[in-house]
Amino acid sequence: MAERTWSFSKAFRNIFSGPTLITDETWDDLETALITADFGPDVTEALLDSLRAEVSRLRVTEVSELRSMLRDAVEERLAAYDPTLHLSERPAVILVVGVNGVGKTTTIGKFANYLKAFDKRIVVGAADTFRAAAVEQLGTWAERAGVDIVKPQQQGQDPAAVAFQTVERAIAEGYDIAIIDTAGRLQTKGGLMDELGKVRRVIEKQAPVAEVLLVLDATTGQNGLAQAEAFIEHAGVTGLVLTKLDGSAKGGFVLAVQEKTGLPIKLVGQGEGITDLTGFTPHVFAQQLVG
Ligand SMILES: Nc1nc2c(ncn2[C@@H]2O[C@H](COP(=O)(O)OP(=O)(O)OP(=O)(O)O)[C@@H](O)[C@H]2O)c(=O)[nH]1
Repeated sequence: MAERTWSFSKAFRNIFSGPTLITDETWDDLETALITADFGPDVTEALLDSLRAEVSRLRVTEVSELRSMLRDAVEERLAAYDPTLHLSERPAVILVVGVNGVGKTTTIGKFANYLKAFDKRIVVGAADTFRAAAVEQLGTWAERAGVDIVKPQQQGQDPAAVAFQTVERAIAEGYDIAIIDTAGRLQTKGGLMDELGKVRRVIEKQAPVAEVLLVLDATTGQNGLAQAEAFIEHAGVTGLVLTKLDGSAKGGFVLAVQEKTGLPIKLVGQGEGITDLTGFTPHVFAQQLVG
């Protein structure tokens, strides 16, 4: 994968390419950069407090040293959550949930393609029957990724029935992984959560749910997180997927989101192409964020 740097790291580049000695201004600029990058007030304060303490304890004077201390601190905090995907069951059933437009369908296409590289046989289920276009879009992605798909038999079919049929087929035909797309929007939040609950219950009649991945659009940062609150409370989420990190000025959200939700980031999307999805590696991310 080509190396990517988020526009946010420019804020840091300015600080780190300025004067070489740490001054009051360095700390002010660092605070502004962290807030601008959407680390959020709590993480920003915690990072600044620990860096100040360490700088004074170790009598650090150079900005370049502060930079590597920041990189290490970010990496350490990112690494506090386990990004491992648990896909050892056969079939491993993955539910993909999230507000509409965040990139669920695109993520499923990329994820199916990514898993195929590990010689997995994959079937996807179009349980977002609320929008006809969503089924078609998933069909296009399944074709691109070269995986099979279970579609509703008619428009508006019960999403739980599609989920059931997907898992039934996965078991009958010996697939390794079933990935199920779900709706992002219903008239009411309660209705959506009831629907997801039902999808889950019918799946569990046949196989356990291995992962419930909540997709979040990184460009919406903390706002997007507020919109996804109901999923976190009611959908039994096991991991996060952050999409649209390419060109996002909100790279700090990567850290804030884990600490706010207590959930690990398991995948990140960095573009609209089929190969633009990767696992989450704290070391690489800290490097990309801080530079
Ligand atoms: N730049 C960029 N765009 C992305 C990424 N992931 C998804 N998108 C784009 O985001 C838009 C929405 O993606 P979808 O996959 O349709 O989102 P969804 O959550 O399935 O939406 P609904 O089906 O309406 O619920 C599309 O235009 C995608 O190309 C990403 O990582 N980077």
